[in-house]
Amino acid sequence: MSDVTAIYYFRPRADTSPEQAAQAICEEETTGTWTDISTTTEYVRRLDGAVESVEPKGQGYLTKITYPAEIFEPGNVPQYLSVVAGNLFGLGRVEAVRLLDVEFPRELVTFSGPKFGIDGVRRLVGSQNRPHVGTIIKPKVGLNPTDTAEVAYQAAIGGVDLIKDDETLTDQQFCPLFERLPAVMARLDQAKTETGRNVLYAVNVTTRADKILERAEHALELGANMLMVDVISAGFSAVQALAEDPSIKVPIHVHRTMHAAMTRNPEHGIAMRTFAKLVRMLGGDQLHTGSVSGKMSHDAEELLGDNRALTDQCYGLKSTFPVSSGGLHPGKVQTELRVLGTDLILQAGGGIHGHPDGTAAGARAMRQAVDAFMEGIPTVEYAKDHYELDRALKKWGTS
Ligand SMILES: O=C(COP(=O)(O)O)[C@H](O)[C@H](O)COP(=O)(O)O
Ligand SMILES: [Mg+2]
Repeated sequence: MSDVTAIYYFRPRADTSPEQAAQAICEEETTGTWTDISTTTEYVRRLDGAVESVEPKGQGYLTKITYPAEIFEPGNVPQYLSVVAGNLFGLGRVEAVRLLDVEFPRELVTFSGPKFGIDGVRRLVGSQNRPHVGTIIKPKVGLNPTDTAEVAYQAAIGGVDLIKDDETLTDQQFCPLFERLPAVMARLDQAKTETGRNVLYAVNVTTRADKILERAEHALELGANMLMVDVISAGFSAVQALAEDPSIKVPIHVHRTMHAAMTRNPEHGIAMRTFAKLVRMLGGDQLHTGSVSGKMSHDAEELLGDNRALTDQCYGLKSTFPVSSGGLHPGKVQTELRVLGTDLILQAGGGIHGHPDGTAAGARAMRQAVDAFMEGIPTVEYAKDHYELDRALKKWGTS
């Protein structure tokens, strides 16, 4: 079996050389500890890791470490994470350390990946190569099932491809999931009769580990055509449990709320790349990776690489649809598409429901902004004969 390769950025403690610090990481995550031990044996030594390189980068260093594949239990992602992203973050000999990327050999990618992927989701919606437009129902909590369904209907007739619950909406008393879901699906059926378009609704089934499959299956019985899960708060196993169960025959939309506690600090934590690779391996059909111009902070180059991790060749796994979201509105569409390409879901909450003429007009404005890009026309130019887009640009501008 080939090794697992991990790349870290780190800053050593003042009394520690970069080589010693990298070696400390490698030993902690393989066969060593902080001192020599009498219990090690010759046959254990084959499981030692190796520091392949240490080179200066910014205020610190980059190191490439290889871990023997044999120390990983195939298929056990929590265990994979305990090795490549485990105790090392607390080591005193490093002041800061960030896992930038990881490569798993084929033998450890024992997963079937997305059931639908980009092409499968496109087939459900009936799109060719244009970006999809999605919306998050806002306000994120508080609406009752009937009003939630009305907002979904307005977004659907306005032209969105995807409607989703927000990450904090699950099954609270003010909007029980099993009342909200049939109400939304009924209004989406009505929209389909009127427009002929199939719109997906990602209902948030995030809950405790031992209940999530049951909740998802109940949602499918009630007509759900997509499921959503908060992968960091629920855990990677939640995506796997849904994706690998044969009863789950709809795409899975993966939200990454809480990720920034680990991904945001450029010196310490876990970069989004590893999460993106794991979500794809485990079967997420769509994943939030961030936006170029939105309300959350991002490094554009990192983001491009994260999206490539979802779409580049990976042991024959289907691609995961990247989701650009957070503070988007029609005036930002051109920038997002120019940088990130058109295999993208553009998602707007406030940027649709905050339109001066309401949700349906907001959805139309987003679709018009996408059409403008696809036709190679500047947004401001296109707005001259597209009323909803013009109204949106007057409210939010183009940056
Ligand atoms: O509800 C929203 C955005 O709402 P709005 O469009 O009103 O800002 C999402 O939770 C964020 O996009 C998450 O961030 P990320 O996509 O970076 O994970
Ligand atoms: Mg949200």
